[in-house]
Parts: sequence; structure tokens; C-alpha cells
Amino acid sequence: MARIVADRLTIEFPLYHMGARSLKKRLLSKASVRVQTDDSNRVVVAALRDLDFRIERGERVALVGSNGAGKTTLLRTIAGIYEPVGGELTVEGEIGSLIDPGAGMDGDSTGRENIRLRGLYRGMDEAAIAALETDVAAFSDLGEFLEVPTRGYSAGMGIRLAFAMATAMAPQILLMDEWFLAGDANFMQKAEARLHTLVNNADILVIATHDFEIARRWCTRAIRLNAGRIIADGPVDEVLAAMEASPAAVEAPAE
Ligand SMILES: Nc1ncnc2c1ncn2[C@@H]1O[C@H](COP(=O)(O)OP(=O)(O)OP(=O)(O)O)[C@@H](O)[C@H]1O
Repeated sequence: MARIVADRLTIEFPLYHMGARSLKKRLLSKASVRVQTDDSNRVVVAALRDLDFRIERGERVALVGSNGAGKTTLLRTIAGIYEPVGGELTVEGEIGSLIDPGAGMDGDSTGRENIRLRGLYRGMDEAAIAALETDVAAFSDLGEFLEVPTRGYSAGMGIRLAFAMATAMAPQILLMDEWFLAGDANFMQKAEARLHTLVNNADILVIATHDFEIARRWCTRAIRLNAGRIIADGPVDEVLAAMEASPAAVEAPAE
């Protein structure tokens, strides 16, 4: 059973380059509710603050909000890339993520080796790995580039391989950032059909996007973030209509 539950989930990023006594630090801490000093007197950005939500099986959720609102940070936290500094996040279900094209990819290994590594990591047997290899090779259409270390790929090639790998295995929870739209038009046509199958088979979908059309097309619920806090959570049409009526959200006050 897939489920994501956040209970006062908080994520902070330390800003290491600021010295303990810097003037900049004192000024920033006074002027901003997001740049703060933590208990160890380090300067931190409060990327997500006290988030409470539940996402249950069958839900299709769009994370929306302006630049720096926390959408990508939340996706990465659900994917297990960042550890909460406060609160709790419970994720039940196998995750497939289309967040960073390069994530989980070894740049020194070829495309083909990366496919095999992913299969091994997932505990697949040799027959399943061979099937995965055939499927990803056909879908990504990388030809001889499949034999080249992925470090040498263009951005578009990296996206093709990452997309083909992530969508070859049906995850229960599918996390997507809108980078996948960066594919060229031909690839996107192919990608959409595959994405539909994947989304229909996934128990939970979470997309971070600025694009209302994408949110309306793929999602039923929207969570609006602003300055690291949830300021709206409900049916996608209602949340987006409110955003259209009032695009500039007010900075949430510090507690
Ligand atoms: N690795 C990091 N180190 C330091 N600060 C970070 C890091 N990642 C994100 N942040 C900060 O956390 C906040 C939230 O960023 P995030 O990328 O999650 O926003 P977003 O809503 O995805 O924005 P965008 O729409 O611009 O992609 C920002 O203030 C950002 O500067």
C-alpha cells in the first residue's frame, strides 16, 4: 500500500561559506525569515518548514509555487535524497523518480552499464536485466552512444536515458520534476504515451511544476508552497484558480 505522510517536516540547508561572525550573516538573519541561525549558530536556509500532509493511494498531486518555494526540495526529500532536520516523513511504497537526470547514474560507466547497474540495484535476475536492457535501449534510441560513458552525454541524451530507465520499471510512487519537458518534440511524443501508462499504473504521482496546464492535465490535487510552507492544499482547480487570482503569495511569517 503506497502512502506519504509528513508530520511537521522541516528541511534546512547550511550556508557554509558564511563565517560565524560575518556582518552579512547578522544582516541576513535580521532581514529574512528564511535565512536563520540554527542551534549551533550556523547560518541555514529554511527550505521546508513544518509541513503536514498525507498523500494516499490513487492521488495525483502537483507541487506548485513560485521560485524557491520548496517544490524540488520536497520532491528530493520524498525520494530520500535529503534527511529532515525536524519532524518526520514516512514513505511507504517503491519509488521511481524523474527528478535529476544524472542522479543514480555513474558518469564513468556507459549507458548500457548503467542500465545493468540499475537492474542489479533493484535485485533483478539476469533475464530481467536483459529485458530491461532491451527495453531501455529501444526506447532511448541512443544507438552507439549506449556504449559511451554517460559523462559524455548531452543534456538531452541524459534525459532520454534517465527517462527510459525510470519508466521501464513500474514504481508505486512516481516523483517527477518538470525537466522531462526538456526533451525534443519527437521524444516527448513518445515519452507522453509511456508516461500515461506509468502514471495509470502508479499508486501515487507527485509532480513539481510551474505549468498549470501540466498540473491540470495530470493531477487531481495541488499543494501550494510559499517560502517553504504549505499555503494551500486541495482540488487542483481550486488551488490554481486562487493562484491565478492572487499570484504573489505573502511571505509566511516566522514563528
Ligand atoms: N542544496 C541546497 N543548498 C542550499 N540551499 C538550497 C539547496 N537546495 C535548495 N536550497 C534553497 O531552498 C529553497 C527552496 O528551493 P527549491 O529548489 O526547493 O525551490 P523550488 O520551489 O523548486 O524553486 P524553482 O521553482 O525555482 O525550481 C531556496 O531558498 C533554495 O535557495
